[in-house]
Amino acid sequence: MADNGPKIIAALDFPDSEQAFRLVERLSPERCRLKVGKELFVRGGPRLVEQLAADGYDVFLDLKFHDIPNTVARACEAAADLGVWMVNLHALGGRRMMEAAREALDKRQRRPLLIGVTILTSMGSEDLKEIQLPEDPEANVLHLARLAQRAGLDGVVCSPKEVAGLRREIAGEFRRVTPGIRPAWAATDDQKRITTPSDAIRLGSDYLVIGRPITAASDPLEALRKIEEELGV
Ligand SMILES: O=C(O)c1cc(=O)[nH]c(=O)n1[C@@H]1O[C@H](COP(=O)(O)O)[C@@H](O)[C@H]1O
Repeated sequence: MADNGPKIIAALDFPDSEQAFRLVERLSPERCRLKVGKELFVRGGPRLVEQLAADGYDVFLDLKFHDIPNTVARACEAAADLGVWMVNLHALGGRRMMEAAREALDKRQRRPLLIGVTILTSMGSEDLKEIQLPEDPEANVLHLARLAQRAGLDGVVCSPKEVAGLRREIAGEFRRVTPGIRPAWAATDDQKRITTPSDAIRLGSDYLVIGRPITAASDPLEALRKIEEELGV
C-alpha cells in the first residue's frame, strides 16, 4: 500500500540534533524517509521535526502515544501541526483511544498517516506470557491490527514476520510498517522478531524502519548503500 516514494525509513536514534543532522545532510528525501523517536525528540524538540519536514523529508514522528483518548487525540493534533507524514500510537491503548485520535485528525485539511503499534518487535512469546497476553505474537498482532482498522487507522507497525498473515486477513489500503529489520551482516541487538530487508519486502512490508544497522555502522552511508543494493533500489 506504500506510495511510490522510498520504502526505507531511517530511524534517527541519535542522542542529539547535531549527530542526526550530520547524517541527514548526506541523505536526500528521494532516498529515504526519516523517523524521529523518543530519544531524539526529547533532546531536539519539535523544531527539529519541523526543520526536517521543511527540508522536504517525510517525517515519521514515533512517540507511540498511549494514554486516555482525549490526551492522545490532542497529542496527535500537535504532531500534525509539525507537518509530519506519519504518527503512531499503541493499539493496546484500545479502540476508543484510536477512534479519538482518528476523529481529531479528520478535522484537518491535511493529516498525517495514523499508525498503530501492535506488539513491539523486541518482544517474544516469553515477554507476552509475562504480561498475560496470548503467547503467539502473530495472534496478538492480527487481533490488534483488526481493531486498529475498525477504529479507522491507516495501518500498523509490526514485525515483517507477521506481514504475510496481515495481508491475508486485512483487505484494503492498510499500511504495514516494519521495524525489526536486520541485514545478515548486522547485530540483532534487543530485537527479537526480525528479518532481512529483502525478506521483509518479499513478505509484503510497505515501509522498513531501520535504525542501528545504519546509525551504529562505522560508515552509515555505506551501510545504507548495502541495504539499497540488497533491495535493488
Ligand atoms: O514504532 C516503531 O518504530 C517501533 C516499533 C516496534 O515494534 N519496534 C521498533 O523497533 N520500533 C522502532 O524502530 C526502530 C528500530 O531500530 P533498530 O532496532 O535500531 O533498527 C527504533 O527506533 C524503535 O523505536
